[in-house]
Amino acid sequence: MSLAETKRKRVAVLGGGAWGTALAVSAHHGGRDVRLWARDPVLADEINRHRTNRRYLADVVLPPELKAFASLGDALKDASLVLSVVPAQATRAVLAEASGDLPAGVPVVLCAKGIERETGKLVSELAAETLPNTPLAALSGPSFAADVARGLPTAVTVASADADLAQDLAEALSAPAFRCYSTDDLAGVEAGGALKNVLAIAVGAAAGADLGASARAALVTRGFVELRRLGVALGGRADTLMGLSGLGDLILTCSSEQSRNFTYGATLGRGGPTIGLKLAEGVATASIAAELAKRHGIETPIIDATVALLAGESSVGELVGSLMARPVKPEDHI
Ligand SMILES: NC(=O)C1=CN([C@@H]2O[C@H](COP(=O)(O)OP(=O)(O)OC[C@H]3O[C@@H](n4cnc5c(N)ncnc54)[C@H](OP(=O)(O)O)[C@@H]3O)[C@@H](O)[C@H]2O)C=CC1
Ligand SMILES: O=C(CO)COP(=O)(O)O
Repeated sequence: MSLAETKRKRVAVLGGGAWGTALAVSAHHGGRDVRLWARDPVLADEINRHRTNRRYLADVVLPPELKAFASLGDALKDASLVLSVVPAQATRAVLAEASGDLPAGVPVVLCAKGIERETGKLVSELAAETLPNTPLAALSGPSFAADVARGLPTAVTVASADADLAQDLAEALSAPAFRCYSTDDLAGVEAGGALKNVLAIAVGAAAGADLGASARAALVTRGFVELRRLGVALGGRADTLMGLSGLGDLILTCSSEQSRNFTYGATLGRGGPTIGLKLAEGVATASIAAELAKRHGIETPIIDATVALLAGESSVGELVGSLMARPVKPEDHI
């Protein structure tokens, strides 16, 4: 048994949604003893009795060893590693609630992809305020929950300002079909994951409005320039944003209807109602991303257009018209 295996045996996964459940399954396949927290006792009970999470991850049979708990204290008992997998906007409250039961010194890996709407903080920044003495990391990259839960090969990045901790956690969370890389660029990994969701809404809207494959490629490419510029302004490194949690996740999310952000955009692009659609983190992140870009003096026309679309201020046609009418200029990539 490797050091990482012995050190990080008991994993608590906070969040019984699609991604929490998928990561719990993967950690189980990686040899961990996993406890999953789902705040709804009905869901926790269903997972334990029927070995399925019909609400969030239908069609996946969960391993019998995977136990769900509706009590945070029970889920966190004896944990040597914690994954926080609730939506970005809920993370502060959940970590505050968990703080009393969190064993001292146990690292928390933040798995949400977003920026806190009220504060403009990355998830690790808000977590550092809530859990000032807890070692923090983030996990992000191109990874659909359904793929990971089915054991399809997937690669992600685990980031922590402490490079040794990032490597330790990457080893602990890797599983036969789940390859984790490590980096010390926490801000870069988080910014990449958060911003790709906003751009996926834009690309989805273009697809929904039948603007064609050429428009889609242009939006992904120019959208990536915005992601990289803003990601660097938020403290990330440009090379990190070229990696799995940046370009890699942008490619995935902008090319598949499996993505909830893409689907949200496509629905808007078709002029359909968005009420009742699944969680699309880019909806909450879009306006604060545009605001942060403004504060840093960075031009983000595609993110700004996405904000206008989400606010119902402009149609896809009008936004494309204004993007196309921007002044002709050299193709800057930096
Ligand atoms: N799904 C995916 O493929 C991937 C998702 N992610 C990221 O993971 C994060 C979670 O996404 P995902 O699991 O898919 O989302 P889901 O919508 O599938 O599940 C969200 C989960 O969070 C819980 N939750 C929501 N609000 C709160 C709250 N205020 N307090 C406590 N629990 C809450 C929900 O509980 P309840 O049912 O009780 O409301 C539910 O268990 C997002 O940031 C997403 O971007 C990252 C990579 C892949
Ligand atoms: O983050 C994801 C894939 O890496 C999941 O994307 P959606 O949240 O758009 O479904």
